[in-house]
Amino acid sequence: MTSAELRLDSISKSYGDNMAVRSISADVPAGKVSVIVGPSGCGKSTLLRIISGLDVPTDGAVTFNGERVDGVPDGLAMVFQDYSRSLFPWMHVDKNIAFPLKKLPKDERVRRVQEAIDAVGLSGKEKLYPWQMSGGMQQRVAIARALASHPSLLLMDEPYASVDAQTRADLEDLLLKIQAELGITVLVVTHDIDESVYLADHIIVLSAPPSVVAETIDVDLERPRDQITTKEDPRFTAIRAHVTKLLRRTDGD
Ligand SMILES: Nc1ncnc2c1ncn2[C@@H]1O[C@H](COP(=O)(O)OP(=O)(O)OP(=O)(O)O)[C@@H](O)[C@H]1O
Repeated sequence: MTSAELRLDSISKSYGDNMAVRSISADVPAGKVSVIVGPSGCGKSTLLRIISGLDVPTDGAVTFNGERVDGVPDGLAMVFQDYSRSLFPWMHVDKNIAFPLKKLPKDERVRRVQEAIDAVGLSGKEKLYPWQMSGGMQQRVAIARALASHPSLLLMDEPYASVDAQTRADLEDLLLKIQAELGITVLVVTHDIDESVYLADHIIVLSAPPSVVAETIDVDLERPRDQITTKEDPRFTAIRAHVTKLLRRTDGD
């Protein structure tokens, strides 16, 4: 898998009189984990829809590997918060993962499905239905499906908001492990400040709407990260406090 660079250039988006985001410029560097964090309603999902070519900006442009995005670009995969709506309940795990790969020859399809299942730690679960699995396992299936398409950019919209705290920590570590192994570019949207600092190489903090980039923060914590030692690191707590203050300020508190 290759990685891709993404660039947002002065993106604005209005819905009628409601300006959701205003002149957002940001770089999402290749082979890194970038995280967008911001208060509720600040336009995080709107931005992801624009990046993925599912919506168009009112102003500005998105470029993906130097090419302007004007439809769903090749090489992009997306994982949503609500795994129960993104998986097909009547298909086994392996069929769910294979679904977007229909155009590939069967051998290649089987190989990619197995590789993705192994990457997310679901070997042996191929013939389960999603509804026979826990929420965390279902989200692993959704991640495997995204990986099986060999994306150069993985977009994740609040991917762990629907699972319990321990599963969330496990899935955060799974994402970091996969990203380190494959070197893909990852862009995660979250409203969870701890998660943003833990995952990110850099954080794009958005303000309240009409949202602008309040600050971009480089996170220079070593990898591999660890749920205990990384979160005890004074640099982690300092960045977390800084992001918290920025979000309070942008909330008007
Ligand atoms: N399709 C749409 N039509 C009209 N307004 C919309 C549409 N999508 C989003 N909006 C508006 O744009 C603003 C940003 O919404 P968006 O869902 O992108 O924010 P968000 O940061 O992802 O929110 P949350 O964290 O609560 O999920 C909100 O005011 C929302 O009402």
